[in-house]
Amino acid sequence: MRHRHATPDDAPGASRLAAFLGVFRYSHRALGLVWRTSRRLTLGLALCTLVAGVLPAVTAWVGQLIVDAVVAAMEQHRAGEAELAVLLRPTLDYVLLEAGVVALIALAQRGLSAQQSLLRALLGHQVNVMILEKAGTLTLAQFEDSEFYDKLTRARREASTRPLGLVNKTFALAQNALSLASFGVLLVQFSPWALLVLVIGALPVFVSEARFSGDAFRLFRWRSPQTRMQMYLETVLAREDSIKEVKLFGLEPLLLDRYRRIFDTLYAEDRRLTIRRETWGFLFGLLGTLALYGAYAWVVVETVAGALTLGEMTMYLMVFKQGQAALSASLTAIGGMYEDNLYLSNLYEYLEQPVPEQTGRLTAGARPGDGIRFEGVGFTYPGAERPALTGIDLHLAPGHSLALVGVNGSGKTTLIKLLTRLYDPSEGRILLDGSDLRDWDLATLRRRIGVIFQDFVRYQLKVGENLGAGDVAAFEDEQRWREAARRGLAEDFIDAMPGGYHTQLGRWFKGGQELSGGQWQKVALARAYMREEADILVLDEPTAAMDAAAEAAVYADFRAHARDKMTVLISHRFSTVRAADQILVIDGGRILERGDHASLMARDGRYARLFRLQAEGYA
Ligand SMILES: Nc1ncnc2c1ncn2[C@@H]1O[C@H](COP(=O)(O)OP(=O)(O)OP(=O)(O)O)[C@@H](O)[C@H]1O
Repeated sequence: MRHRHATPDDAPGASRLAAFLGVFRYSHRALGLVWRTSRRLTLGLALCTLVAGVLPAVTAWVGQLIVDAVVAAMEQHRAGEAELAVLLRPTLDYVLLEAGVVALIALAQRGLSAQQSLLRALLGHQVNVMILEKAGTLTLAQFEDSEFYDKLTRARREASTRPLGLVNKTFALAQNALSLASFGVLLVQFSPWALLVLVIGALPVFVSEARFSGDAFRLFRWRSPQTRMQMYLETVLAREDSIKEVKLFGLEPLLLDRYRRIFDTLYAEDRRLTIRRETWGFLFGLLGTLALYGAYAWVVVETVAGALTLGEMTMYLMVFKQGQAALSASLTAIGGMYEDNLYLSNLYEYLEQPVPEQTGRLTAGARPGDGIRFEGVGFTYPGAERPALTGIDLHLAPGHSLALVGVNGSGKTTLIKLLTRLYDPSEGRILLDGSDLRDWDLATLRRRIGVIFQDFVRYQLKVGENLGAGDVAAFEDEQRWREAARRGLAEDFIDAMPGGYHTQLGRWFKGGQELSGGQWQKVALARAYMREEADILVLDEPTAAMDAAAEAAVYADFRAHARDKMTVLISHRFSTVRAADQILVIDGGRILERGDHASLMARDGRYARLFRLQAEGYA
């Protein structure tokens, strides 16, 4: 259950306090965040906090005035000094004053809760936007790193509510501290010792609160892989894209059982912690109560002995009661702040995740027209033992086509990921127009590449927007949608849809239409054609789900339009591959054979064997 964060438990002796205070380091950042979210609301909160903090002491003080005035009036009335109505006047004025003060407190408290709920909405949104903006700057490798993914999940799950929680508690603490200070002013007149007794009585609860909050946090961090598995199982069991298979294979009971078992483990830990936390909280709380009633008895004794007036006694008793309540509220707030800070450390850990700096600025290469070159390129996935690619050399000039063939897992898609700079090579270099990809401005580079991956995204948006996604500048350009759809062979079925290009796709939203696998592929192909500026077209098995006629048409069009472009094609269908100028047979991350169809057939190696195998299959 260890983790990298300094907590009170990790620190040796003297630095324990420093470590403990260290966990409050995010408080000012949370405050800054709230302040930037809405200055007006933050100021409003501060004002209401001030009013709600000071006024309780005023009510206690007015309470004293009332009782003393009543006692005085009773004595005067008994002595027949004045009319009852006249005698009652000051008392009733005080009662009126008290009512006014109480009304003001109620107003301040309403103001607090109203402003808090507005801030909660604004802040939740703000933090989510920050999380998503950051996600946009991260690399693919970071997303594929499970530990990093945990950070993201934790940040999203908890942290959007925590900053306001922290600020609310900070304000609650300030409010209660103000009340306490004002009670203190009243109480010190009775005895400074009384004040001390109350504070000492409440300290143990605080210490145990802080301790258990730390435990809860460690538990939360430690179990995040399990929580992630739970979330994943929820998705598999309740999402339309997986439910088909889950049903047919009858996986529900098995997955649900796994889901339950994770819950049971987590629940058992929670239960243990909750019981310990509440038991110790109760025991230490008793100490505080004892201190309060000790002081209570003391005040009663002093009153009977004649050292205090009845009014003063009423006031002190109220001060004790409210003071104790304010004290334990402050302590709970501090305990909660400790917890919120720990959770917030998650958020900032995620937000501060270093992003590799993009230093490339080139918008044109050193040798324009040279095309793509791989020089001794090797690549190993982070954490993988064996390289996915080794010693790849190739040259693809404008106007030429390259096809990659190889068994599953041989490294074809990886090569595309390197070409599109989703990853950088671990060895060697990749040049475009004579300049290293790493020196290119990333946006310029990406504009030059149109790519469809095997696992292209099926956006649950309008069908037109699904095409527009290929070129953000033309995201809503209906004319361009139509052109791209024509080239991707998607035109016919889109025209036949009820809302044409404005038909909603997918099942997530009302009225959404589902497409067939091949239709989706045509949409993805059309999306790649949206990239007008692209002179490098990469198709990773783009037609696997299409019927034979569609596939033939796609390639005829593709060849016609790609005359001056560089094209890279991955396919397991040799009938498609054979037309490429250059064919690379990849095996275990290395180039096994290369050449055009005729030379590879003449060589009579792996390519020729596989080609004949497929040809026999069709015969
Ligand atoms: N994100 C990743 N992290 C770690 N290893 C990966 C990752 N993606 C792929 N690999 C591994 O790298 C190797 C090459 O995978 P790649 O996806 O490039 O194969 P492919 O030739 O495109 O296969 P297919 O024909 O099945 O699409 C495989 O052994 C695979 O397990």
